[in-house]
Amino acid sequence: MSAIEFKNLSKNYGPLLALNDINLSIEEGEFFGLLGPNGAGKTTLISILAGLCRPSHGHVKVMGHDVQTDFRAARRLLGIVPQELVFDPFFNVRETLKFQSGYFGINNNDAWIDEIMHHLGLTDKADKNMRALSGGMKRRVLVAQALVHRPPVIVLDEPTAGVDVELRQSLWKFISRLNQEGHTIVLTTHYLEEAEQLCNRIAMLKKGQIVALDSTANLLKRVKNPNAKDGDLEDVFMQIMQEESAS
Ligand SMILES: Nc1ncnc2c1ncn2[C@@H]1O[C@H](COP(=O)(O)OP(=O)(O)OP(=O)(O)O)[C@@H](O)[C@H]1O
Repeated sequence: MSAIEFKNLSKNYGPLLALNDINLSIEEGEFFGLLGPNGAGKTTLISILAGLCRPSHGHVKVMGHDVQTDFRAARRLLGIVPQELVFDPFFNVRETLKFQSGYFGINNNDAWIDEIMHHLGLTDKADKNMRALSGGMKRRVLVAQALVHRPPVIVLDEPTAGVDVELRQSLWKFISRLNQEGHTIVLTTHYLEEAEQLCNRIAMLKKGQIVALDSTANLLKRVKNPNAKDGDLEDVFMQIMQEESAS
């Protein structure tokens, strides 16, 4: 069974075709990268996966559960770290995480909440009010929130945008550990060196279509520019995006 399956998925926003017949299966245990320039459709794809936005055509399944017709089961299997920082400013960090656990019907989650906070460097911020946290700290809480119900599939939409080196390193260490333990990870990022290091397979999106889908190792072999550094994903990305513009 695939962890995530997108089948004939399209999304229109009025006349704009933001996703154009996406077919993609992400297998259990993969560390999968979803790359593309601004406006390619990455967030739209994740919003449909999260049940926040309805597809115009097609369907999406999470571990076999349709995100529309079987929403509760699908949502429970997913941990989503959204791009935008949205919080209830009246809760502190621990309360935010307890509240999120309650949303999934989980009580007595303190040991796991403590462990997540420890790995994300949030322990000393546990009693701080959300509105008093810096942007980077808020992003750590977003990651923690996505993990409270121990979802087997974790989707991170640009989790390292605007965060410092220390968090990046601790975040990737923790996420890689979760991947080694069997969690499926899907990552969107504009930091291509992160995708290169972490992802075993990558899809590149442009104008709502998948223009490349391969293992990271195979993608790195595609570089044609003789002046490019050997095996640099940024060069491969630029090359694929230009080929698509030319065609
Ligand atoms: N709610 C909306 N209404 C109308 N158009 C939208 C809406 N959301 C996204 N779009 C458009 O759909 C296209 C895809 O946007 P999306 O946010 O999915 O891209 P993205 O790949 O996530 O981009 P970025 O890297 O900038 O986050 C863009 O042209 C965007 O302007």
